[in-house]
Amino acid sequence: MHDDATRPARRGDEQPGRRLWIDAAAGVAGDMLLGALVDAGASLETIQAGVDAVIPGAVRLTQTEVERAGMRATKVDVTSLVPDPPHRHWTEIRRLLSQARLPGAATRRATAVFARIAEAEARAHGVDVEQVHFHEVGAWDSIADVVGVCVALEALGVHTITAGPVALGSGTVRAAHGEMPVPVPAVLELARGWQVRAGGQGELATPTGMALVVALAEACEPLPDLVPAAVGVGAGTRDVPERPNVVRVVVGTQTSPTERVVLLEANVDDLDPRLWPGVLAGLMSDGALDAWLTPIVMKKGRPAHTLAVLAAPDRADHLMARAFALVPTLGVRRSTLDRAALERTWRTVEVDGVPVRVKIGTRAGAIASVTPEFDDVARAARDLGEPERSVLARTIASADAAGYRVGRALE
Ligand SMILES: O=C([S-])c1cc(C(=O)S)c[n+]([C@@H]2O[C@H](COP(=O)(O)O)[C@@H](O)[C@H]2O)c1
Ligand code: NI
Repeated sequence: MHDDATRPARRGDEQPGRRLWIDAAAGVAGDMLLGALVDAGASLETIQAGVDAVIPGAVRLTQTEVERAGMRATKVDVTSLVPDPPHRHWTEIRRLLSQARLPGAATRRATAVFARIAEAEARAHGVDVEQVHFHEVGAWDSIADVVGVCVALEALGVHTITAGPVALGSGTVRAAHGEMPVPVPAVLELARGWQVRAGGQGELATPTGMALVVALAEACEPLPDLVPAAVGVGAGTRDVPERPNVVRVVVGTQTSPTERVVLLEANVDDLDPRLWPGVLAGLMSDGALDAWLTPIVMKKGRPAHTLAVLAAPDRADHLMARAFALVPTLGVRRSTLDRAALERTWRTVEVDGVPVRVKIGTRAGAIASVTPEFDDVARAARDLGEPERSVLARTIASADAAGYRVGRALE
């Protein structure tokens, strides 16, 4: 059960940093995203130092300004300085990353990207993930792209990442595996659960580019509300006249400190009503941030309920599966929302010597709400032999006397 009193700090509880939104509507590759982040202001020198920490002396990064279908963009090129083996094991890349000292979240993020590629490769080729070896995806330039992007995110102070739908392309491509259909198998595996755009000429999304998007971005969404601070345009290798072959990024600050949450909803008219309390309790114990019912009237005048479940993005898939298991529904709607949440802390006050916890919500250090924990109030009422109503009022008075009052600073 998720107990707010003991809940660990989540990402949304921290001070908001800068947000990054990735526009991959024309496709995405590792070097394109790296170019876009350099164009947005990340220093190539800092990125080179990060890459050197993982693969010392293996590559040199250079940046040039280019045009793609009339649009200015930054192209980052990775030149290998030493020979590359024909393939490299995922376990070796994991070791290289774990031994390097990269800033902030860069090691965690880069490892997550390669872990996603490894899972996709394992599924595409039907091998165990620990046995996966990469061909082009494990080459120096892909390692440089992934590490470079993750170091650039640190340099830009990026905290939260989201991205739009990804264009995949069509046709065929020749790689170490031979001639493959586009989207290539690894890209399609990586694209599971992400919104994609079919069509377009050639290979518009590569495995490295797709993995960077799905592993680093919390959600697929249109450009979110933010105050843009920097915009970056990163060029792909080809220049085709009808479509700028670029990835764009927008770096900005959020207008209010919010966290990303997923809302799952289903209309249900045929569940035995005695089962609903168990359904809500089951979803909460499986990690829902909240779960509730709204009475509705459905088609044909049928009384029914909308089941709503609020979930952290990384729990949403699991909770959707639980919702399908717990209620007889043919579909669950899913949407992504921004939630502004007060910072929460707990204090204990006493009512006639009986402890009662009080949940205190603060905004910018000032108390914005003071709420007695009702389970504690009910227990204290039983212990004291008093009505809950009076214990509730006395708890609020005790909290007030202790200085827990709306508008005051929390000490
Ligand atoms: O390197 C590997 S294992 C690899 C797997 C696949 C599959 O879809 S399976 C595809 N490719 C092709 O290699 C090039 C380079 O990809 P980057 O992500 O490194 O830019 C690209 O054409 C892929 O389709 C490689
Ligand atoms: Ni492959």
